[in-house]
Amino acid sequence: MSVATPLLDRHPCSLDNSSVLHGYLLGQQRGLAPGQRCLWSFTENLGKIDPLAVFGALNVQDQVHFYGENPQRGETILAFGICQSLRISGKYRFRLAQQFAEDCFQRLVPIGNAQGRSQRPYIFCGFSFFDRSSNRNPFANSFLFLPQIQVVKTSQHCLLSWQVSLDSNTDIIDLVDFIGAMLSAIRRVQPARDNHTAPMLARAPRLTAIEVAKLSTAIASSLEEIAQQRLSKVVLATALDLDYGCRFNTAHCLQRLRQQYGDCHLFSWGNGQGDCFVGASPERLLSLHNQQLVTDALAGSAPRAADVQGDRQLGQQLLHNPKELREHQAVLDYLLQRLRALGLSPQASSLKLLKLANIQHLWTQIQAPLPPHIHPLALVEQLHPTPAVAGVPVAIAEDLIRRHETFDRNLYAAPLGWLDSEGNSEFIVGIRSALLSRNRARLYAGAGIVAGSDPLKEVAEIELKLQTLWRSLI
Ligand SMILES: C=C(O[C@H]1C=CC=C(C(=O)O)[C@@H]1O)C(=O)O
Repeated sequence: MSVATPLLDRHPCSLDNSSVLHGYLLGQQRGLAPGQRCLWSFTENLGKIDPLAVFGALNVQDQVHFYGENPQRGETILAFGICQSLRISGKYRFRLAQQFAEDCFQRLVPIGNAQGRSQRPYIFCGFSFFDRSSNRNPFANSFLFLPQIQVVKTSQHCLLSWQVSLDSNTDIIDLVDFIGAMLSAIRRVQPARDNHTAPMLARAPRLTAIEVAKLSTAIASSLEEIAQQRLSKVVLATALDLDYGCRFNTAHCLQRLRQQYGDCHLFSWGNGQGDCFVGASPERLLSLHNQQLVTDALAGSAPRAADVQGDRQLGQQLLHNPKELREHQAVLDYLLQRLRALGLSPQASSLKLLKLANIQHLWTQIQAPLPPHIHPLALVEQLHPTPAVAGVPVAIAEDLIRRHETFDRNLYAAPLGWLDSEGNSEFIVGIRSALLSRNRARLYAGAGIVAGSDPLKEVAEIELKLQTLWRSLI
């Protein structure tokens, strides 16, 4: 898939030079027909700035934002402010989202900086787990935005892109002043300090006896349905609400997640009203670069041990445990089948262990070349929700989830990510996550239930997964 990008306007127009920028935008505005709106994307080099330090210094947590760290690609992304956005729900949400993205990319004119660099702007997407859910949720069912400001840091550089939407009514003086002030604030940002280490809650949170009883009942009833062969797998989750006694600082949370789970995909998704959905997800729904697709089958879990030998033993037991292997195989089979249904030829790597700070998983990586006519969002639609977070068959598992879970998943286990105009895309699955609202945190975790699952062990696994976030929150 490649969307036709308008001819690159090679005019290097520095955002730092207000009078040149003002003259340039004014000239462009004069050329607009009445009612016409144009989109430009300007690129600037930021040198060695850490996007997380920008997040903290500019208090991005209260704005609509996406923050993501990708350990495989060594890439950190911060995007905030809205240039264009779309809010949708229902079963056609992925197709409507695709139209929105194509329309934005078609209209967007990229303008490089003085060094001839231009950073492609991304469209950021947050799709809730279910295609319809209550309006009371803090996050829209499906929300896409082309950010006003995007900062992308790789090992080579840190580039900022500023998206400007212009019509004949835009006040260019105000706009240029705002850009100048923001840019100098960003350039002044100092590196973040890494000393936010003290958790306020001394003891790990536990589920209450009532919550454990509810979860055990749901697991037992799922096992009955599995025994009756209505389904072969379901992933049941719980939400744990905690009051931390003071307002969260999302940048500090991300800082600690970075220290503890640097090998995971860190993320924060903000709704602009003070709610942030944050996490350290080990699971990639898709990574798509230069028409090469990578996706992860990740399911089957065991704790880590403090000593090397004990840990290796737990890993070996996990690799040979028939119940854990069944859980994993359900995800692998589903992903391969869904990709083949799109006409792809996926290749699965050998089964491996993915060892994270507090837990280890069974992991198989799947790769496939992707023909250009398949849009990244068509892939998201095809793959979500995988049996790592829903079950097999999907519709029956979803029905069971709705009947047994007492909270709305909203963004938990949902696809979050971005796409660009060249068909590149990254989506993670929003697990090992928490919803932060003022001083309250809702932590989420789930576990796959298959024939042979032991309700007590599944509850213990969920409690272990809940630990991922609570330590990093304050
Ligand atoms: C649903 C979650 O994890 C999934 C991903 C990896 C391993 C899983 C498992 O072993 O059950 C789950 O399928 C969660 O962390 O909330």
